[in-house]
Amino acid sequence: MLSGAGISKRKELELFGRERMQDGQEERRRSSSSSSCFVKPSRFAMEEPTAHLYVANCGPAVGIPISVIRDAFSMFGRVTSVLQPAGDSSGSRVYVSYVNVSDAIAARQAWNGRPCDLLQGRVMLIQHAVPQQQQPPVEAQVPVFTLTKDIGIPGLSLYTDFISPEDEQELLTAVDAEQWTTLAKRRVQHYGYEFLYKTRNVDKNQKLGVLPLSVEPVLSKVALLSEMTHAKEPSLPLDQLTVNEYPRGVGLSPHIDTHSAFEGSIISLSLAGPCIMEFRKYKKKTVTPVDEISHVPDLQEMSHQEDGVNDQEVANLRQLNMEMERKALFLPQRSLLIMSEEARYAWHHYIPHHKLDDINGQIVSRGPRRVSFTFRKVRSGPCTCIFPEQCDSQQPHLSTLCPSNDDNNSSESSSKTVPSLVKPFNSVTPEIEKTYVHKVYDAIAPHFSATRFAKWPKVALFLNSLEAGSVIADAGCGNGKYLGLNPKCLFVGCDISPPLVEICTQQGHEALVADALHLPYRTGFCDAAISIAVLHHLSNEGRRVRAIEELLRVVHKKGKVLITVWAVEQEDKNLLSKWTPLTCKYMDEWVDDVGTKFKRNLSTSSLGSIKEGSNEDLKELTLEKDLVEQQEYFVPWHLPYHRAEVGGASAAAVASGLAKKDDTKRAVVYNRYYHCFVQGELERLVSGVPGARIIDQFYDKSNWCVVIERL
Ligand SMILES: O=C(O)CCC(=O)C(=O)O
Ligand SMILES: [Fe+2]
Ligand SMILES: [Zn+2]
Repeated sequence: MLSGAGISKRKELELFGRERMQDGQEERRRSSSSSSCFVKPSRFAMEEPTAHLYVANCGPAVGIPISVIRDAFSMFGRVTSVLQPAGDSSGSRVYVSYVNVSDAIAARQAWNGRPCDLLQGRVMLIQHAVPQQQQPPVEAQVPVFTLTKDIGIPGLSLYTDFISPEDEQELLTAVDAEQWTTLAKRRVQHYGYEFLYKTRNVDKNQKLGVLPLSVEPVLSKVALLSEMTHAKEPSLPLDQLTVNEYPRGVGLSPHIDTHSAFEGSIISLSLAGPCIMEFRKYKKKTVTPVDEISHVPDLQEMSHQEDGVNDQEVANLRQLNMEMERKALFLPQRSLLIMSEEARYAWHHYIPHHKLDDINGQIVSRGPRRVSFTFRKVRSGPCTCIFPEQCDSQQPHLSTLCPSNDDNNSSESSSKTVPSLVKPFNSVTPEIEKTYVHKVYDAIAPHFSATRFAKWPKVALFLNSLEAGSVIADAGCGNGKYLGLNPKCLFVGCDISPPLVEICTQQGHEALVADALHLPYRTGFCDAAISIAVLHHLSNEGRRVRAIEELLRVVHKKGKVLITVWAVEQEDKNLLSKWTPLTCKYMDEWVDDVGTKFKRNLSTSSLGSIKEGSNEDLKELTLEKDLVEQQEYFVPWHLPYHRAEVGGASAAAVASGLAKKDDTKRAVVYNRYYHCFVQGELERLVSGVPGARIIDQFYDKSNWCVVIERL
């Protein structure tokens, strides 16, 4: 569009760019309390002063009638018109025209970026502009909100076309002019308060400043919407904004925004591209009667055989089938999502890490980028919601847990230059470990033990290097093959699997059932400790670090610890192709790939769907091998039928879907969860643990290994 001043479009854009920068700088100078303040320029902004002002964050939509605006601006001189811009769906911008340029300059100098007492204390962005043509009457421009119906989650609403493409472009231009913080997979910006990924909260004493003026039109529209819908929420004013930039294929792990951190609704505006957002509600687990469980006649009998697997255990196995209600919603570009009440407090929201989305059967490739603006209100007191199970105010221990699986977490909060920040330790064993490590080893223990006798020379070397009389802890001792290896030392073993510990004790070893994250030894009790092939079974970094901390805790000063883990860099490359790659580290994501294991009530919203058990991620992996380095795997364990008959746990395992029968191999196939380490990863984790000094590190037989000394 040509400007009224007769400059070419190109020239106008150039001016626009300069004007924006100048105003941005001016804004920053003025607002010392604000960490950053991007401004929203008018397309008609002029570098040279004119008699016309573009005034953002002011207008009928924010409760200021045109007549009041006219009166207020009249204090600087005669106002000829107050008009609303064409195509402004927000209703929160006006053009004020004076007779004299000097009056416009005075008004701008007085009120740009400052609270204006005559207009309810609003802070406006004011720029000189080209003259405007008369626009349709104000009433015609009151925004129309298009609500998507039938999402089926109480408190969840989606408004499509919430802002215009022009407004979208301006917001994107504004954020792109600001500094991004790079997380592991996406980039973020925080305004108002910084969102701290480690605690999933904000520091209320560290206010960065007010939200940028450029988002005022969005905020105004949200306020108007909330008024029109008589919403109890959102609690206004919204004072925290996180801008997330997701490249293609990147999503967000399931989480509920911390109750104690934010009150009222969570509001998210999708820009630059659409995405699928999935909502998940975990249902209380119910015990299924045993007789409904088994459908495998030839294995069915075994649940009552000699190893004491009883009905209750079978039922427990069944209980692992987490019941989860899922609904998928397609968030179009420029839509506004409002999560209130149950949707906000009780449902997890999740963006799958996919490059392709299945929208009602149609495979849609995601665009190169999605940028979301998530607005929240920082909470002042404790949360008193009616969802205590998810409420960290009402169950304070929840606040110490990281979300089960969140890449939104502190490992991401580190920029690339601070690699040692990790997720907080999660004291609750994730389901993926319970199901795909503990249960599996329990079920395969005798067979596993029978095949695990070869002692690894490097471990033997380490154990034999220790002084006679040393007390050595073997944390995750398995069948106890290293216990007693150095006869001059005293070995104490522990393992999470009772059947494996039983095998150790039957052989006269000292062994206990314990968890690698809570070793059953006094601090400084041991002279040395080993952790052989254990850490790769822990499903997040916080837990892996915690296990290292525990190993160091139990050895005294100068005590040594040997840790070995499976490497991604396997010597036998063919092996990798026999494993099932998990596209995400955590259960909530990988269940998509093995959907049959977890019977869930999946429902489809009017706009989007996810097919149960669809192998989207796997498909994508085949299509797009360059996605990310694959570190999460299911590694199969083939338990021969004749072995599976011993004990009987396999009957229940097959019945519950934990294991599968493979008649061609005449084996029951279990999957074990592995996080394979990349080169340098183990060292990185160790070096983040205080009091640890790496004295040796090496790669051997497809394992990464370190020897650490406690300082
Ligand atoms: O990208 C989005 O729309 C959601 C972001 C989100 O859930 C969050 O930052 O907590
Ligand atoms: Fe969120
Ligand atoms: Zn709550």
